[in-house]
Amino acid sequence: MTVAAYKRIMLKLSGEALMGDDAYGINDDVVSRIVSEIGEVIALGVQVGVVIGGGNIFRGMKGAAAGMDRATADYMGMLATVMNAMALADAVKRAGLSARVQSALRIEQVVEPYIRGRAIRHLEEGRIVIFAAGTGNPFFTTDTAAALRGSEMGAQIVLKATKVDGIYTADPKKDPDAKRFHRISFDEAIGRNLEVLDATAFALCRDQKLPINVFSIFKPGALKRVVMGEDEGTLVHS
Ligand SMILES: Nc1ncnc2c1ncn2[C@@H]1O[C@H](COP(=O)(O)OP(=O)(O)OP(=O)(O)O)[C@@H](O)[C@H]1O
Ligand SMILES: O=c1ccn([C@@H]2O[C@H](COP(=O)(O)O)[C@@H](O)[C@H]2O)c(=O)[nH]1
Repeated sequence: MTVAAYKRIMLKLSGEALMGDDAYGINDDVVSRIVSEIGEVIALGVQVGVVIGGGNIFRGMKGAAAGMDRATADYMGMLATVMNAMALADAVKRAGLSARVQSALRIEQVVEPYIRGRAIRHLEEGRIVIFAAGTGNPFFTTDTAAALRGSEMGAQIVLKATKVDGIYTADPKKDPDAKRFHRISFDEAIGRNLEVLDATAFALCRDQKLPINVFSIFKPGALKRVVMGEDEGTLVHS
């Protein structure tokens, strides 16, 4: 029997990656593929929480740079993540799996509010819990929401599925000579000011001794390999 390395994971999905090759929004093929990969780890008996980003629709920093009030722009960013969460939950249900969306902002006609005990119960029942609206607070990101919900849910690892295949010495999109780490400590990642995750998320995971694995959302099978404890992406450890 195949045994996963983790019983409960918190998966952070890049919002921007949901666009695929489109200029904006959510690409159905990309979402379906991600859902089928999540289905493979659910089939291993792994409990899966998901925090989804909003970069494919709106980012607060971008709104602020264009002159908007930063907090207002951040609330818009959080609402963008609710739309992504709903699209993902819909795709999960179409694939015959079970999902619940819980939002950190109250929007009860649309999705459940975030209630920790209820979220844990959903996970125990084998439902995928999709945590929407980030932390519910402006000036944060969905990376920090993944660290926070991962800690609250008692997840054994935070998995960041993103546009690059790991953590590099510098942003590989800007520096072709950047080298990928197989493993890196929290202290080194924070000390080097690596921008692949925000510093708040790194610090919270370090304090909670919650490891992080960063891997490519575009690489088929990568999620399962990480869940099986295989060498994939970059592991951030205490
Ligand atoms: N040292 C680094 N190693 C790897 N990636 C880096 C590094 N520094 C910056 N990056 C950039 O960080 C990006 C991932 O973080 P980003 O916040 O942009 O995306 P995300 O959190 O996956 O998506 P979203 O915010 O849309 O949910 C990568 O695409 C990469 O270009
Ligand atoms: O806790 C949070 C999480 C997110 N935001 C805002 O949402 C957007 C989209 O999230 P990404 O992590 O960038 O994908 C983000 O830019 C913030 O504006 C937030 O305010 N609080």
